[in-house]
Amino acid sequence: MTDRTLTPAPLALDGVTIARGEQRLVDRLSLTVAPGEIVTLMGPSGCGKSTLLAWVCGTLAPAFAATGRVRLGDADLTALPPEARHLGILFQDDLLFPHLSVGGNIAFGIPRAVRGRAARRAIVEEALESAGLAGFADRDPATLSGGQRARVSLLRVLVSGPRALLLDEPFSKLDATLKDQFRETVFARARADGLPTLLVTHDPDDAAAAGGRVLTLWS
Ligand SMILES: Nc1ncnc2c1ncn2[C@@H]1O[C@H](COP(=O)(O)OP(=O)(O)OP(=O)(O)O)[C@@H](O)[C@H]1O
Repeated sequence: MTDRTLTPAPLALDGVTIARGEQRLVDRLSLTVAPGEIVTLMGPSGCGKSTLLAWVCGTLAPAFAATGRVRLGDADLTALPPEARHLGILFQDDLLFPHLSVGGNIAFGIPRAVRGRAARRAIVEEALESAGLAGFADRDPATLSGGQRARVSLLRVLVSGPRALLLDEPFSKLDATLKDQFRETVFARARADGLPTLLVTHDPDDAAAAGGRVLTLWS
């Protein structure tokens, strides 16, 4: 699913400052996340964690001003529109489209360059199989459990061929068992595919499971 012809590359933030008026939410942050590394971002509510991820994605709200650069390997993403950055993003809510089938939701993530119904269908089937959801393509997402919905949202991201993952509390609404399973699934994919990953969370268990560096932002 992730394009294995591309060499995994580090995600580098370089001298990032994000301000809203006089208030600096992020002040000259530099950080390099290696391929397959999961760096956890923590800090009190409102300190700017989601805002930092939005800046990395290229979706920072106009209320903010930002300086600094973001790079993936040799590629400077800073001036690119969000869709040209090839970043995979998961949020607290799974955000599945209710009017599309499970397969339709996953196919939505497949790049337009992949042509033909059969080719797109094969990618969807392979993705579903890899996540223990074989045979789910024609299901209505409303009929899925929370854990199944979470996996479908992950698959939609993975079929897009992301070069890095940005995770904004994607585990926080799942109950304990599902949370452990889904977290392991996401982390295993990040490591196996060599995706540099930034995880925003309030849960120290997430940070422990990520097992890497923890960066704390203060308000
Ligand atoms: N679109 C926006 N326009 C103006 N201000 C915003 C916008 N989005 C967020 N903010 C403000 O920016 C600050 C940082 O918000 P952000 O959501 O990044 O915090 P956070 O650390 O992710 O918080 P939480 O842990 O509660 O999700 C907050 O004061 C918030 O109210």
